[in-house]
Amino acid sequence: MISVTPKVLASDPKQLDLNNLSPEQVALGINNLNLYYGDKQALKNITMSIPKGQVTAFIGPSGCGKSTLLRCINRMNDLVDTCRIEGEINLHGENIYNKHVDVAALRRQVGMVFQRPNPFPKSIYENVVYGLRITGVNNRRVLDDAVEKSLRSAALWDEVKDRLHESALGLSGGQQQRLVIARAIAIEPEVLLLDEPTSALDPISTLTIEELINDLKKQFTVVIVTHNMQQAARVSDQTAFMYMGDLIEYSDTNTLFTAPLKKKTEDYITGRYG
Ligand SMILES: Nc1ncnc2c1ncn2[C@@H]1O[C@H](COP(=O)(O)OP(=O)(O)OP(=O)(O)O)[C@@H](O)[C@H]1O
Repeated sequence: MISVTPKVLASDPKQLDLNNLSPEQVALGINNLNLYYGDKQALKNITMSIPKGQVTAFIGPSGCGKSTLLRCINRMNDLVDTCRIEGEINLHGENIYNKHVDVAALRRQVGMVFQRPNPFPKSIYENVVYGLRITGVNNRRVLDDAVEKSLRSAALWDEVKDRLHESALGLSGGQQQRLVIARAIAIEPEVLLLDEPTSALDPISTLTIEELINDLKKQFTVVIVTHNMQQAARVSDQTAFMYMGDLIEYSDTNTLFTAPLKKKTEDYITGRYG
């Protein structure tokens, strides 16, 4: 039996009514989303609203569709030839799957961090400014400011400020993951997608990233996929439990872990399967 200690919500103690969010409260509106890899349906009619400035976790057993759903939010699944998507994901009231949407621009608004830290083989500085340089920003002062601001926001500045021009590959795994987060936030996205961001890290680095996630939501909407229920309970404001492509239950994190409505959710959080 897994025991999950729900976190005490760090910043915003008031719980949102996820079924009745006002348009101003919604960062992402997912409507009737179906996704197929060839003949296999991996997401089944997912409808949910993801609130702004909060942390939303996707949990569920392996293969339930958590990463697939996350990757829909910045259209990463476009890269999979066999993938077909129906339904909508609305950002600012516009469906990101509309034909005329500029996917590169979408990915600037919706940044992503993966399971394994993937810094480029460049200096720490150049990693952080990478996204700014490709959008044509070259002013040294602007770049310097962005580096400091992003590294501070990623809780890495104090550790690297004296070696900004050294290779990012010389950093520890936990530092590399914070650097990748700094790189993602340097271009000031609205939404930050984290796909199991601590699964390759040791417990201390994991804790540092979890604390960081709590700070990041002051500036960004954060959506995280995690295998780790304790982590979801610690870092998220609301949690979505998925099972075999279905969204089974979506509610504020304390409720989901202490008083789930659905038997499947209860069985999962009490370790009966997974
Ligand atoms: N590129 C792909 N092509 C075909 N099938 C895929 C692809 N990616 C994922 N799938 C399938 O879609 C389903 C959902 O996978 P997904 O990776 O989203 O699950 P998950 O819940 O994130 O799993 P895990 O926790 O193991 O990462 C699985 O059955 C998986 O095999």
